[in-house]
Amino acid sequence: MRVDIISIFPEYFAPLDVSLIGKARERGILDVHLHQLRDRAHDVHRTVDDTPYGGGPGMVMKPEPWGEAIDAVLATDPAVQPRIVVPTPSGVPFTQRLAMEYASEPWLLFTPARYEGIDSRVMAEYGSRMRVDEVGIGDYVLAGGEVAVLVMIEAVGRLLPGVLGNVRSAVDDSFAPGAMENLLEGPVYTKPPEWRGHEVPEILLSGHHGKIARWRRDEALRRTAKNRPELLAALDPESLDKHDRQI
Ligand SMILES: N#Cc1c(N)n[nH]c1-c1ccc2c(Cl)cn(Cc3cccnc3)c2c1
Repeated sequence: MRVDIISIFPEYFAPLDVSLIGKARERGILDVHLHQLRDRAHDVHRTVDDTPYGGGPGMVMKPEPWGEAIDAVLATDPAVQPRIVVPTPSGVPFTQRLAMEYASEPWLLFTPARYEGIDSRVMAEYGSRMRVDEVGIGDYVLAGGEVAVLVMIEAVGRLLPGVLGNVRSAVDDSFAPGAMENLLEGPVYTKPPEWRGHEVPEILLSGHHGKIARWRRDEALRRTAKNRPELLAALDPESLDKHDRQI
């Protein structure tokens, strides 16, 4: 998968050099290209923003630098069109399903902006010829789109074949489709069996895989009911067995 990111803060994406995503890049699974938007602003101050038409607070990012920057990315492979992902507080929610959809795309172009956002004519310009998604992460206020792009690249990158050592861990994720879909993960434990007087639940040392699976599902149901009751309410009743309903 190829990923291009246009930003006035390319240094925000240094975390993409480390850990899981960094290794995926080293192994050629992920090909990330960073672009400095200000390189496409040709006045002496490399201006990328201006006051909003119609008045109001803040500044709006000018269309010309974005147009030139996006055109330059598209020109690197004219035969293919990337899916453009525009982080915005007013976007559709980024979900695990959207992450899975993006993981099947050959090329993503992220346009994390600042200020009050990008002049809307930019999305109109490219939206007429390719997929342009306006996407937000969570219901909280950020200062710009860069962190949203980091979140999305990590969520998408870990789904790419060969990135996660253990295929099971992606399938068993919270929110991943499948047996535990939309249940939060339960507690996890490792050695030592006793730590500061706290013991590992006996069942996990029993070697009885059926009972362990049952215990884990019970704990996932309990944690989901406690922390995200709306996820439990949204579950298909058919997916809950008699035992589940007693939890
Ligand atoms: N906040 C949030 C949020 C979220 N939860 N996901 N993505 C974003 C996001 C994405 C892109 C921008 C751009 Cl450009 C500027 N800001 C700051 C901002 C915040 C509130 C209202 N106006 C502008 C962004 C926020």
